[in-house]
Amino acid sequence: MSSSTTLFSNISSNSTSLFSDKCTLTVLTVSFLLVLLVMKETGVLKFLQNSKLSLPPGPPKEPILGHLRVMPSENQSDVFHEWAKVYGDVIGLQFLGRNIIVLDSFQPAKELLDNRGLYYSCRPNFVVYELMGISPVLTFLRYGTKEFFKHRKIFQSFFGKRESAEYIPTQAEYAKILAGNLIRDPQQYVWYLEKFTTSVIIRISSGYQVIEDDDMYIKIAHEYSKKLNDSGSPGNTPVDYFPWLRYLPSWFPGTFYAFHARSAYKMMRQEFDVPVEYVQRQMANGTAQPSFLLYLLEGLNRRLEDIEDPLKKQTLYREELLHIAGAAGTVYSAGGETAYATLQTFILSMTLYPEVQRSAQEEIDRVFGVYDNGVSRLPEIEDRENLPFVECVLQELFRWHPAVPLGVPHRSTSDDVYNGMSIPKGSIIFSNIRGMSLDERIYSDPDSFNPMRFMPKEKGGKEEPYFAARWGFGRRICPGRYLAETQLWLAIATILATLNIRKTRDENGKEIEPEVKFTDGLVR
Ligand code: HEM
Repeated sequence: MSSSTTLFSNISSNSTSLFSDKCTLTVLTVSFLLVLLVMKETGVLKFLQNSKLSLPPGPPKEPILGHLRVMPSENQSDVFHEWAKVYGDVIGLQFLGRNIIVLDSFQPAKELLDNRGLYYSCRPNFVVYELMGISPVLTFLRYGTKEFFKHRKIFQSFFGKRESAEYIPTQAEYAKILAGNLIRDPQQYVWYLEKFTTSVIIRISSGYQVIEDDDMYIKIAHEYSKKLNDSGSPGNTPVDYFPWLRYLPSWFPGTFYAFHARSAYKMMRQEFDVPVEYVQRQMANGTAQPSFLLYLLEGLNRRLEDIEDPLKKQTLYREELLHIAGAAGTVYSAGGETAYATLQTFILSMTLYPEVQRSAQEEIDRVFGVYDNGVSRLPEIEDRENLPFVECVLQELFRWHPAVPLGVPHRSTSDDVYNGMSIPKGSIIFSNIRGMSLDERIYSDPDSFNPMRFMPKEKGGKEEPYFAARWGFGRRICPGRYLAETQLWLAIATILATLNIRKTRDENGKEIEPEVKFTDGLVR
């Protein structure tokens, strides 16, 4: 009896202690999980995890100033690429209290900006551009705002793949005019390339037809891009970092770009407002041609018809007109400059690589016969797939010297960890598109212009992949890419079919070697 009692009491006391231990454990586990959950929700957990991790490696920095004094003031994309060879393809820089992450190869850029796009799609402050009157434009709008989604939707519904195909006849018409101008006056080729790209984009966006060489819209577009190129590294000037600098007098250090921006304001606004006024006049006369602006202004008129209150009507009109002007201005500034830069690169590549030009022309001649021999016609967009080498020339243009070498900077909106490296919330992310184009793990001899690299092996090529970074990344990928590709293809196919591009000669008939030099700025 006693032994059984003892046994029972032992069992009972064991089970009680076991039960209470289990209970304590459960309470502890639940509390721990709750604390973790609260820490996760409030971001404390990520902060603690990240604070143990270090930022991506980068060049040595100084106390307080960080990397300020080593930041390159020119050729940033090339300097970053050289650094990547030493520190790896994710580089961390710090200055003026900011973290800057440079992504120098495709894989991390795709992982962060595309796969984790929810947290990497914002933009830094572009205070200088705002002071210049460049607002509201999709390129610089913050991700997640009502305005962002509104502008992005407008672009996607007007410049999607199917919609862009509708502009092909206009692009083809202007490509022929371009070839004619180049044949007539080859010395002025830079001017005619600019005229071509501006004419196409202004026609699509406002229905306006550029005819004369001294056209007002071309002058506006030209001045606009000049002022933009002189306005410092995008989102990266002291005024962008410390917006209060804009209120200080111009002699105060760091205020230079605020002063520059204010003095450019009136001129810059013309790029946005003049085409809107033109289309409004045409609408009033009943002569407006189909265009991006007509589509937006008609949509606004329909919305206004439903509003009775004159004050509400007036407010909506003012607000929406600003957005319409901003969206149309984005089309000229984002679409004209980039295509113009790419075509200049095309001319340069053809002078430096005459054998590439010959191969492309032989392909065209094989398909169409020799132009001007009565047996030929000019290439049309339907011929694109029958001209694989011309296609490779276009794709190599996107890779060899990308028009937007550092992309448009993104900004992260959450603390993150990538490959054991901390990427703090608020980091400015540069996708070094130029650096990616030089990746020797993907492209053999990347400095040389070699369209054959993309051709199939059985045709003597290397089957290297097309340059995937050319349009940027994720939720900010270029919405004008379909429009741009057809325009550029038509221009280069028409030029190759009708002209021979070669180096100019000096008075002794000796070829002058062109200088390979690109401008700095958002677009080179
Ligand atoms: C050769 C021609 C072009 C090139 C190389 C190019 C390249 C790019 C690149 C690299 C970006 C940055 C994407 C990112 O942030 O990751 C971009 C953005 C953009 N592009 Fe293009 N682009 C071209 C033509 C065009 C055209 C024709 C249009 C307009 C019709 C256009 C409109 C835009 C806009 C609005 C953005 C900003 C998108 C956003 O922030 O959400 N682009 N482009």
